[in-house]
Amino acid sequence: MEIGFLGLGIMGKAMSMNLIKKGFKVTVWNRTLSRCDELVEMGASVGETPAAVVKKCKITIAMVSDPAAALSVVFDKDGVLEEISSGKGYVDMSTVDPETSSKISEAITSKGGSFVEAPVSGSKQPAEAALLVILAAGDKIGNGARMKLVVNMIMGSMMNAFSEGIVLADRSGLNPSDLLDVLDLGAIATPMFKGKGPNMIKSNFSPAFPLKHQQKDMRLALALGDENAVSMPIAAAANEAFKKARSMGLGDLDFSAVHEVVKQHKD
Ligand SMILES: NC(=O)C1=CN([C@@H]2O[C@H](COP(=O)(O)OP(=O)(O)OC[C@H]3O[C@@H](n4cnc5c(N)ncnc54)[C@H](OP(=O)(O)O)[C@@H]3O)[C@@H](O)[C@H]2O)C=CC1
Ligand SMILES: O=CCCC(=O)O
Repeated sequence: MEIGFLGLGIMGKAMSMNLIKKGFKVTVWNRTLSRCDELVEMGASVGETPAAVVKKCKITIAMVSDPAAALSVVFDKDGVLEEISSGKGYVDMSTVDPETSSKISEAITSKGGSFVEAPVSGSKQPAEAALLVILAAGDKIGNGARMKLVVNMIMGSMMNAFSEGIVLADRSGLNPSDLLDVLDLGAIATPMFKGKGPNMIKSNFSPAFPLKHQQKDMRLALALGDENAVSMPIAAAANEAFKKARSMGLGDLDFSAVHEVVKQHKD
């Protein structure tokens, strides 16, 4: 079966490579077309536009940066909507808000196509290893997006607390590496602390999950909180730190680069 893939960033590249490795015929498109080259070397075909990909493929998957991008690939000229029809499926795996998912779902289904929202938990390495957790809510469009935003809101808040802990350990005379060891033995051990901690201590923020996307997720989660009258002061403070990091030019680094903001705060 021919599968289409739109968006070859950190995640889309790894995910589409896995489809090729599993034997699917894959047609790719990326806004910056040169990013298709590596996939072509592996055997993928290139579609000139999202519409051209959908025309050729029974199922098309999208993995793009944010709600604006997710809407653009569907609704803009040469977009998905121009070629979607009965018998074709569209799967959006980007992290967006429930309203964006609903808008896309309505447009796709009104043309006879099928739509699944399927955001993912897991980052660059799980994507490369085909170990992503897929949050697909079937007909309950919006629930996949909601779940994803709640999870990432918790993750962003945890990252800030973790960073504060590393700075506190350091400035109070402890070895931050010892903190990582102790955390890993106890009730709050998590793959995120274990995976990101050593690099944070070395100020290595090579991107797995770009900070600008984490801030987008905090923003969308806070909007979900607004709609539901849920007070989220911890998430709001974490969002401010991610915004500050973006203003410092750290948006393309890993989201753990918020550590630079936390380190900056001194008496
Ligand atoms: N990285 C991670 O750990 C995870 C990311 N996610 C989510 O997955 C999605 C992709 O993330 P990731 O791969 O890391 O991001 P990247 O920044 O690496 O890639 C973003 C992709 O979106 C494309 N894009 C951006 N704007 C537009 C637009 N207006 N029209 C069309 N395409 C556009 C980019 O194209 P171009 O190359 O032209 O810029 C690129 O292909 C995001 O929603 C993110 O929140 C979810 C789980 C984990
Ligand atoms: O959206 C990004 C999630 C990153 C992760 O789950 O590790």
